[in-house]
Amino acid sequence: MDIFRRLKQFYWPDRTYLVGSVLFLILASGITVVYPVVLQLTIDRAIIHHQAQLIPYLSLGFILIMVFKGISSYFSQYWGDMFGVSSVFRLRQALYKKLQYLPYRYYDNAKTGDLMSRLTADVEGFRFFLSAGITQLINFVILVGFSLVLMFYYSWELALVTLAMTPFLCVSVFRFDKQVHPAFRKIRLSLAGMNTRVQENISGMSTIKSLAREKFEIGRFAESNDSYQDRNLITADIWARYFPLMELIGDISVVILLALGGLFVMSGRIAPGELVAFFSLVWYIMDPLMNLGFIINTFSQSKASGERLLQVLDEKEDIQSPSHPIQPDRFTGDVIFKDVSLIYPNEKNPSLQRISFEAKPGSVIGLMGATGSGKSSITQLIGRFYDATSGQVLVDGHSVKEYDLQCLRKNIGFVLQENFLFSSTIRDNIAYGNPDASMEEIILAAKRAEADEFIRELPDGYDTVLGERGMGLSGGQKQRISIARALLINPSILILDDATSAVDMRTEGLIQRAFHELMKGRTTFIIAHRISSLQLADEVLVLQNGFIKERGSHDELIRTDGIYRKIYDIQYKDRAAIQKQKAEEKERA
Ligand SMILES: Nc1ncnc2c1ncn2[C@@H]1O[C@H](COP(=O)(O)OP(=O)(O)OP(=O)(O)O)[C@@H](O)[C@H]1O
Repeated sequence: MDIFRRLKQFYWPDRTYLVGSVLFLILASGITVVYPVVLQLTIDRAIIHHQAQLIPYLSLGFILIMVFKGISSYFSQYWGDMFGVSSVFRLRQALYKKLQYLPYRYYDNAKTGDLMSRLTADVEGFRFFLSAGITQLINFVILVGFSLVLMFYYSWELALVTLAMTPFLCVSVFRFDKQVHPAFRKIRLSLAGMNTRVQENISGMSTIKSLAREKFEIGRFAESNDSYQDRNLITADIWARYFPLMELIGDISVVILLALGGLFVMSGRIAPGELVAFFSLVWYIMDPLMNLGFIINTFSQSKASGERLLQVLDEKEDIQSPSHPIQPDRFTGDVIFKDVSLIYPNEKNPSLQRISFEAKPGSVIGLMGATGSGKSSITQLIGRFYDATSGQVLVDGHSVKEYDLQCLRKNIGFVLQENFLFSSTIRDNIAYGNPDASMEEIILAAKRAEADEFIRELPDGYDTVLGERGMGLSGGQKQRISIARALLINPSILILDDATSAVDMRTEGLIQRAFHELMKGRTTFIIAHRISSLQLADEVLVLQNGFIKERGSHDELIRTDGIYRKIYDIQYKDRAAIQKQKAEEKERA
């Protein structure tokens, strides 16, 4: 019950619907129990005593009662659904909001398919219990309660015999629940695993195709599919075993009652109509008891789903704005790292160690180093995607932890190697960080980012709808759209992942021009592998295993005999060799 108590904030505001639904349910169940009474009166008063004139009245009364029952059932069902639907609307919104504010740390390990299945299948599992399960449970109590009262009224001996049979049924029902709950939990896990597989498959389709791993992927999916099938079959087996058993217990009690009830009628202790009514009432107890398995089933499913939803909702949002944040309109862009070290959550080794530097407003800092040396980690700390383990990261003289998080991040522009483009129009993608931008501003940003020309050549220009992950555009084109996007938010601090190695010379030139346009008047951090991108940097930090190994301007670093100089030699030797080769080819031609 703890799960339901903890999720109360989502369904409690809609309790009026539940109350309405339950009131009409009481009415509908009450009317259901009147049916055997009408039957008894028809047999004992009208049929046995040959009072045919009573039959039309009894029939009319019966029809009226049933119409009334129909109306009550309608409201009970509709309001029950309203209760479930509006509760999970709130729940879904809360989950989605939570996903937006969960820290990067969470997404390092989260699986998209699993999250998707929590937001859809698990929310639906929870809704089903709210919409139908609760009312069915109440229906059970009411129907069994009303029926027992009437049974005792007709014959307390037969009522006691009926009651004596129920423990057998209850034991089976509870044993059923014990087995079915873990089975449902496994089904949910299996479904989430299968969703993850499908999602990863679609996202990684280009890698799969380029490595010709389709068959392997089909095999892997078959494993997930198999496991999902097996778990469903195990659950079906539990159902199939328990339900006939429960029905058998019901049938045995009916046979015993028939024998005993028959004797009672023959001895005149009860009227024949009362026995007939009694038999209808027995099923009003047996049916709900058997149905209890189904109710417990929906309850178990929703409990398993609720657990998985709470796992997301309970996740700590450890990177948040402080209670009294600083919210400047604009930063000047002074960035200082003071003795900063970083150990990522769940990691043992530090990724950054004792990093100190200052980036003056408008300056350019180059970050260089082997893969995994800590370049991106530095930029992650400026935007507070992670918090430093020790030391301080200051922007305009204040720790990044003192700023309103949104304000801080809005003042930092990121142009990364892999920029995500949404499956909407190019115009919307450029204006994503500044949705109020006018069309003129969007076009101007695109022009400055060297993107306007190719956008106009697309079939619908700025209204061209991009596929998922920006499909249909080249890497260089995607990057220029991201540059236009960054230009439009007009950030004070810029982080550029200089990934121009994969593009041709003309595109590289265009991107470099766009970068220079973007960098004007902003403090810029360039992550670069090529010396050519760092020549203009005021200071280059050369990282190795999380430490700053070398630092200085391009000219200073070239003069020292270190890593930078070695990379310079390699890159420029290659370039010199290529230039020499080209010159020779030209001469020969
Ligand atoms: N989210 C994370 N969780 C745990 N460890 C991480 C995370 N991000 C990076 N690391 C680790 O921190 C170290 C530095 O990584 P970082 O991404 O900063 O390097 P990098 O120099 O930018 O590399 P690259 O050039 O390949 O992008 C690496 O050992 C990496 O495995």
